[in-house]
Amino acid sequence: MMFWNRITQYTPDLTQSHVDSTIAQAFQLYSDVIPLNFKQVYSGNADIMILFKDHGDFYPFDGAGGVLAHANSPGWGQGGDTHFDDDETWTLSSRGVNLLLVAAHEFGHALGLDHSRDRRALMYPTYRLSTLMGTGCPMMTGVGFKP
Ligand SMILES: N[C@](CS(=O)(=O)c1ccc(Oc2ccccc2)cc1)(C(=O)NO)C(F)(F)F
Ligand SMILES: [Zn+2]
Repeated sequence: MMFWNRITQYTPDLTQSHVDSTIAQAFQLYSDVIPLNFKQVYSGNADIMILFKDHGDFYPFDGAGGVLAHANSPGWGQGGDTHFDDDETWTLSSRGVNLLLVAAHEFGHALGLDHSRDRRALMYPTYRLSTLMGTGCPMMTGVGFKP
């Protein structure tokens, strides 16, 4: 099954190429384990519309810190749409807020996953860098980096 995604607004914190590749990597975590494929499109509508914004619409963002991102559950229209709070400093490292980690979490919601109570889980509702280290979170094993 194919899901189309489109990034309509980028963050100034990273190059668009880095955002595109990180978003693709986050989707790959799911396509590696479930029979779904994800393809980025650059115009028109898509199943999962992605953007960075510094204010909310369905749920307002709150400045740096606090809420980092949110995503709609699957469904028609705005279903699956994912927003990242651009008041955060988005990075590919352990500084600021790691985009791969948060994107992987949000796409879990976009695909229908709820939060987990397991602190090691990608779907735990609190940002934890240790998840990126792959310690205890099988889904991130091999993806994370060692400081
Ligand atoms: N906005 C959230 C909390 S949040 O601080 O924005 C957030 C926290 C953690 C997130 O991903 C993540 C989870 C585990 C480890 C590292 C990163 C994503 C978003 C959230 O879980 N959004 O998906 C909530 F819980 F709905 F308030
Ligand atoms: Zn969440």
